[in-house]
Amino acid sequence: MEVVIVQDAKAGGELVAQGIADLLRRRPDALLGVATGSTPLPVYRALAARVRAGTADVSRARIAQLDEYVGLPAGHPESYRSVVMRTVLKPLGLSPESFIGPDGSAEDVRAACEAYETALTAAGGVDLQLLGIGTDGHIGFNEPCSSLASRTRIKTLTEQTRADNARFFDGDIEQVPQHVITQGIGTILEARHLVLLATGEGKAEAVAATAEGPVAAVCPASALQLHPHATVVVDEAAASKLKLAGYFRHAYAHKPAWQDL
Ligand SMILES: N[C@@H]1[C@@H](O)[C@H](O)[C@@H](COP(=O)(O)O)O[C@@H]1O
Repeated sequence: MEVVIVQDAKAGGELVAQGIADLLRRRPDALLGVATGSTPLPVYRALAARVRAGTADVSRARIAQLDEYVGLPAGHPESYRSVVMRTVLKPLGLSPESFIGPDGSAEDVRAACEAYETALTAAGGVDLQLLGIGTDGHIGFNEPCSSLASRTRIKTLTEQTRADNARFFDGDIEQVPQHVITQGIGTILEARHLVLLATGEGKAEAVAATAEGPVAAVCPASALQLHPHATVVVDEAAASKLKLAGYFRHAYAHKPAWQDL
């Protein structure tokens, strides 16, 4: 696992956007796995700025969603599908045809999960999966003690996650669905490159457990240690509990020029 410590959220957004732009130069129709939440927004902004400046070409990129609330009516502004349309596809000028995601409004949730696994495989698998992290160490919506081998399935949110996400629902936890569909940890680990972005002091403990703790289902993000190409990009605040911060800085400062993100 490579841990890159950047100054702030904006610098993290620039770094990851550049990594995506470089990937798209090598593979123009790459399947990009995107995450929701506030953390990845600087990435999408920085990538859109590159598109406007003509330094990134996303025209053939394809977008895959990570997770979704169950039971919100189709088109609900806080459904993750709507959020991805609003924050990723629209600013990048991509059409809905370039998008795949689980159907959180399906009557048969189990069938929707299976259909999404099939769609991911049919699309050739995710080339780069961008991840945020929950304060409890969750990735996607894989809450603590999710199986490290799990596939796309329904999960029940912890009260902590519902409280964290209430800000998107008028601050009202009751409006935050109890259930979600999420790519499983086993599904996520199949992406060719994982990039986890974490910013702010509130994530410092989860980041330390992810990078320096044992691989344990109680911290789902620690599963990244099992992946041959995982990059964790953290700002100074999120890095504040890393014991090996000095080594991570040293390694990044001496990173060979030929090595990509
Ligand atoms: N399912 C999403 C995660 O994919 C995201 O990483 C997390 C953190 O969100 P934020 O980046 O807003 O802290 O929120 C939600 O739970």
